[in-house]
Amino acid sequence: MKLGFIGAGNMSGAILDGVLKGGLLQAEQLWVSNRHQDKLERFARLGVHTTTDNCRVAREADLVILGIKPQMFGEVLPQIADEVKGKGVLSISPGYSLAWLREQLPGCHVMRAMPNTPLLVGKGCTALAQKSGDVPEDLFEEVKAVFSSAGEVFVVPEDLIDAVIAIAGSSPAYFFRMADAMVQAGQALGLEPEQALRMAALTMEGSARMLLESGKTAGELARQVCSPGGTTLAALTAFDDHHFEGMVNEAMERCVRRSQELGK
Ligand SMILES: NC(=O)C1=CN([C@@H]2O[C@H](COP(=O)(O)OP(=O)(O)OC[C@H]3O[C@@H](n4cnc5c(N)ncnc54)[C@H](OP(=O)(O)O)[C@@H]3O)[C@@H](O)[C@H]2O)C=CC1
Ligand SMILES: O=C(O)[C@@H]1CCC=N1
Repeated sequence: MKLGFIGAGNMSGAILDGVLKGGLLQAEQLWVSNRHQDKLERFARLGVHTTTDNCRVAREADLVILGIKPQMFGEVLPQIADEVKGKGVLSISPGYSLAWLREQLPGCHVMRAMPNTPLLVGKGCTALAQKSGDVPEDLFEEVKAVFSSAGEVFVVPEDLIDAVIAIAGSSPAYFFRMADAMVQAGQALGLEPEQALRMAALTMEGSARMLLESGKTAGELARQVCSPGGTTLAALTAFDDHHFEGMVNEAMERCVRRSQELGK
């Protein structure tokens, strides 16, 4: 298989690194285009084919991943529409539906996925919208393999992709904000910033492992940390006073709304 990326940004880089590190494809099977040359340099150093011509990628690749922002779809899809006929095209963008993408790219096999940046460290979480009629099974399996090379893949009905963005696509930013706030507070309490960052990150990693491996719910695990009259309960009173669950719920609702707006 030859895999192409249009747009040499964060997500293309994360997916491509995963595919290379996971040994799924070799550099000579990969093509990347970007409108500005400078972004291509890091890819060229890996031995990947690079070009500023999106049509070249569309012509060379069997499967093309659209690694551009949703605002660029209107410009890029008409450019590549003829070249991708009969091939696979994967959108990783919020908003645009499979039905809309099929209208823009007639005769090609359109798919949708929602990955996240932890792909960069082989710990990605990617949702792939269920295969729709005209997509060959082997092509769909190839897309699954691309994302499985750097994490876990969930196949979901397309109408759940917005929910996935709220819980996995965008959520690395929620955790990074939480870590940043903890590091700042840790510093104010006298810890060295590097030490505070490492402590917060290790605790996040360990807590995530417990959630995945203990068989216990998040609520149960939180209760295990709380001693009666102790420090954790004192800390969590601030979560309650500031409506923590309400804030998270509202953040996820806003995320879904924005995805819906981007598709209009
Ligand atoms: N970042 C994330 O965590 C996630 C992002 N996504 C989705 O992935 C997609 C890419 O996002 P992300 O990687 O973050 O974005 P980036 O801004 O990092 O990358 C987009 C790239 O597209 C290039 N580009 C813009 N216009 C063109 C064009 N006309 N032709 C060729 N290249 C072009 C830009 O080049 P230049 O800078 O030179 O203009 C840039 O390198 C988006 O649809 C986003 O919604 C999905 C899940 C998670
Ligand atoms: O913020 C965004 O729109 C993209 C989609 C999911 C993560 N980043």
